Parts: sequence; C-alpha cells; structure tokens
Amino acid sequence: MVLMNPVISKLTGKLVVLASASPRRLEILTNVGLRFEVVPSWFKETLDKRLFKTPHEYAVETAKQKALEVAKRMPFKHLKTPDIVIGADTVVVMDGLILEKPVDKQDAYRMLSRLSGKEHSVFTGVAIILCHEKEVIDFYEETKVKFADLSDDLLWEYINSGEPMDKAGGYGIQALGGMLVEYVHGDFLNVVGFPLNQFCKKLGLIFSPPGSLTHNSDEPQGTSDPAAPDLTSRGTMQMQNVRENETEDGKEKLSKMIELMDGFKASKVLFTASKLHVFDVLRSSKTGELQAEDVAQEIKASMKGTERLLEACVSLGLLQRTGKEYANTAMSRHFLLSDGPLSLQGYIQHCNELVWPLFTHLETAVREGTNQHEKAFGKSSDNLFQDAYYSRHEVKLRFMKAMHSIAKVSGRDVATAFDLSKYKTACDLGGCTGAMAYEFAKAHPGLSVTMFDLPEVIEMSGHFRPHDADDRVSFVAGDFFKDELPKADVYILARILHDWSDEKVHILLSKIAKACNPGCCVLVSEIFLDEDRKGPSRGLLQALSMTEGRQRSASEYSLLLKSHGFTTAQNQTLAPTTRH
Ligand SMILES: C[S@@+](CC[C@H](N)C(=O)[O-])C[C@H]1O[C@@H](n2cnc3c(N)ncnc32)[C@H](O)[C@@H]1O
Repeated sequence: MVLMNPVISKLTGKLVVLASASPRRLEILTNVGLRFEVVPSWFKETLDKRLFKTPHEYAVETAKQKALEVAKRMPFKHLKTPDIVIGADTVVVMDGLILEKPVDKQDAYRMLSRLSGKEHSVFTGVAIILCHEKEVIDFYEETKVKFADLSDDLLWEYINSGEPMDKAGGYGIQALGGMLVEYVHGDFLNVVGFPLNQFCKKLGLIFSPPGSLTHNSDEPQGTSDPAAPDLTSRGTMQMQNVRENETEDGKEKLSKMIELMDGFKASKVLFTASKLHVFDVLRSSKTGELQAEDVAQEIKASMKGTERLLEACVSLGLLQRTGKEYANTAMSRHFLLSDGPLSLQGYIQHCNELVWPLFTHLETAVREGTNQHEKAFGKSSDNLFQDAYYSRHEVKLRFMKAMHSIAKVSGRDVATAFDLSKYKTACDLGGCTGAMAYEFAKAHPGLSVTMFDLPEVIEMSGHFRPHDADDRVSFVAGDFFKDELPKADVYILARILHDWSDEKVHILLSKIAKACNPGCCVLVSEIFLDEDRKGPSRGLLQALSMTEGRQRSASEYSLLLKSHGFTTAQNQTLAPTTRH
C-alpha cells in the first residue's frame, strides 16, 4: 500500500526524471508513489574535491551537475523537456576524508577498516531542477553512523560478498552492511542514498507557496501538511534566497562578474609567463616537459612563485601538467613561443609594457578625457608615434614587434578577403614592418606592393625581413599627412584610420584620392563597431587608451570614404572601397 503524500501528489501529471542509476534511490522514490522516469546522468564524478570547503558542498555540486546534465540533454536526445529533474550524490566522510565507491577489494578493506569502531558522517547532496522555471533548488542531509569494532574475518567476508563495490564508503546499510552498524543518528534513508523526508519538505516549499499552505483548499482544513512545520518566515526567506542565487541565469551572471573581476589577473599571468620566457623554456627542454623547480632555475625565479605561476597557467589553459611535469598546450605552442610563425609575443609585451600602465590610469583618463601617457611614462604624447612609440629605440622596436605579430596572424585573412586579381600595384600605408605587404604579395602573384611608413620605421624594417622575402615588395619612407604618396591601384589601410581624428582622416583620404590610379581601391582593415556602438568590446576597450583617434562603425568609415569619391563595393568586416 502506498501512503499518498500530498506533496508527492502535486507532481501527478508532471514529467519527473531521476538522474541516477542507483536502484536504492529508485526504490525509495517508487515506494512513496512518485511516478518518474530514470535517465542516468552522464556527468562524471570528477569534481576536484580540494576546491570545496566542506564535503557536503562537494556532494551538492555533484548532484547539481548530474541533474543539469540530464536536464540539458533530454530536450535534444529524448526530444522532451522534463518538468523536474532530481539529482543526488552520497558520500561517506571520515575525519574530513571523502570516501567514495571502492575501486577494488583492497580499497574496500582500507575504507571499512578505517570506519571500524568509529563514527562517520554520510552526506547526500540533492538537486531539484525546475526545468521550465530554470531554477535549481539544492540541499543536503547529514546522518551520523557508528560502526562496531569489526574483525578482519568479518570485513573480508563482507567484502567477498561483493556488496561494497558500488557503494559510497564501501557498505550498504539496507542489506548485509546493516550488520556492521552500531547506531544511526539522523535520517536512515539518507544513508541508503536519498533523504526522503527533507526532499518532501522542499517539494512542499516549492509547490505550496506560503500563502496557500496555511489554508490549503485542496485539503480539508486542519489536515497536517508535512511541509507546514518548516514554513517559518525564516524558512521561506531561505527558500527565496536559494531561488535567486541558484538559478542557471543567476549563476551565469555571477560567473560573468567573476570573470570580469579576475580578467586583469589572467592577463597579467599571461604577460608575466611570457616575459619570463616560460613557454620557450618548456619548449627547449629535451622532452618538452619540466618540473616547477627546473623552470624556476631556468627563469631565475623563486620556487614558490614559479609554482604558483605555473599552476595559474594550467588553470588558464596555457600549460598542461601531468604529475609534476609541466608542458605547453597546443595553444601556447601556436601563439606563445617567441620564434613561432604566429607568435603573439611582440603584442603581449606591448600590452604589458605600454597598454597596462596606461590602463592603471584609466580613472584619471575618464575624469579628464585625455590619454595618460604623461602620467604613465612621464612624457606627453601630442603625436602618438613620434612622441610615444618612436622616441626611444627599444620602445620603437617593441612597438614594431607588436605590430609585426598582429600582422602575421591576421595578414593572410586581410590579404585574401577580396579578389584583387585585376590590380597590379598596391601601397600599404603605415605598413610598419612590411609583414602585411609580404602577405599581400604572397596571396596575389600579380601584385607589387609598396610599403610606406615614417623614415624611422623604414630604417628598422630590415630587422623583420623574412628569409624568403619577395622582391615585389619595396619600401618608401615618408609622412602620409605631408609627403606625396606612391601611385597604386590598391591602398591598404590596416589599423591606421582609428588612430586619427576625422579631420586627419580627411587629409589622408584626400591625398589617396589625388595619388591613386583611376578605378583604384582602398582596403580598410579595422575593428568595425556595431552601428549602435554596443560592441564589439575589443574595439570599445581599445578606445579607452586612445589619443586623438576614435573607433568607428562601418557606416562611419563609409561616409568618410564617400566624401572622397570612394563607393563601398562590399559591406564586409573588411570593406574595400573603389574610386571611379
Ligand atoms: C597601428 S600601426 C599599424 C601597422 C600596420 N598597418 C598593421 O596593420 O600592422 C600604425 C602605423 O602607421 C604608421 N604611421 C603613423 N603615422 C604615420 C605617418 N604620418 N606617416 C606614415 N606612417 C605613419 C606607424 O609608424 C605605424 O607603423
């Protein structure tokens, strides 16, 4: 006979899913008349226990992840969305150590002999997902269990029965394992695997809101409701808190906030590991792997600091660790080795040495509406390039390396974005090291490319000349605001226009319009802001440290170009405009 719990009856007609393969949980819930489907979770119980302050937090999180996995999978794999998914995870805790299912008989023996003659705790974490409301309600129950003093003979007999193997802590209290137990304090079913009593109370809170509980029209007045004793105002408040904080949406927002708060730390870890050549050091070792102390020695840093840095790098996906050995990940091999073809080291160092100090003065920059070069570097920068980037040799080299690394990773895409086969000559205005010009030459066999930049840049461009340099690329020194521009069919403006005011952009475009061959085209490569200026954030963040320049949308660039007779040929992220 089934005693119909009024709370359980509220679930009639709902699709309830138990995200657990445990026959014991299935039995407990079936016995109280709950109708449900069993969809075992595919979530692997691999959460790092060290990340949890208490064992019950670990059990609750595991339960939640099990249930969420099923709730997310069902609409796609089973083509139905459940109303409720229930997840549970039971752990046995002895002296702060979480004992899960034994992996073999020896493991079972170790667990059971540890429990012998002592009291331990059994925690079950439970998560109830309300799929339509997108809410997660979770809780845990603790029960204390004391084992009798167990002889080895008894232990081995029990182990050889096979019962311990699929059970947390290596025993099942509902069967033979019951013989091992001296006493139980708390919910017995919690030890079996599901805290039924508290589960029903929670369902009561969910499905019978406070107002309706004091006077439940479905029930004769005076009928005691198992949920009622818990409905003190404190209980209700706690429930509301749980709902607000534990929804998927709330969690997403919180993790976004945390990501934003920690973003600067992650950047600085990348900058520091790069500056200390951690990625190069690991690559140069014979096996591609090193222990923290070897890395510390190589980079001449403290063991403690190095270890922390390496661990942080692992957490960010920059390194991987097997046992004590650290190695580069595919991503760091791709972008973080100094001599890699797509190395971003130049740009990373620029960010660390130049952009980072500017951003430490962001508050003043916002208050004053000015660039903070003087505050950060003790020198004003009326002309960004001459005063800030090119005033000292090493700063110029660093800036050029930064431009070079970005041009290397983006150059091919820019060069191949449009069909330029009908053009014979191109001029890369402000082409810096020539990296982009070489990409254009490589992509277009019929194209000769002139790289045009300030004299102080051209004099150093030899440092960056590729060993297989194409002789269709030539270099011309000059100031594009003052000097005559080389004649060409295609003008490349890659990351140039954003640095300048509309006034200066007009000067440059009018010079291009004057110099260009008939039917020429201008290829603009920039971060185009969305028309409503709500993104992309990469462009809007960059704007915060700009001097006289500004970020623009595609239509703003189009307008500027149109006023010099160029018509937008295509509306793409990269916009070539032609002049007829
Ligand atoms: C932001 S960098 C872009 C470099 C390159 N186009 C790229 O996409 O990697 C700007 C370039 O414009 C050059 N530049 C700045 N002012 C210039 C001027 N008045 N005349 C010529 N080149 C200039 C700088 O030297 C620098 O190489």
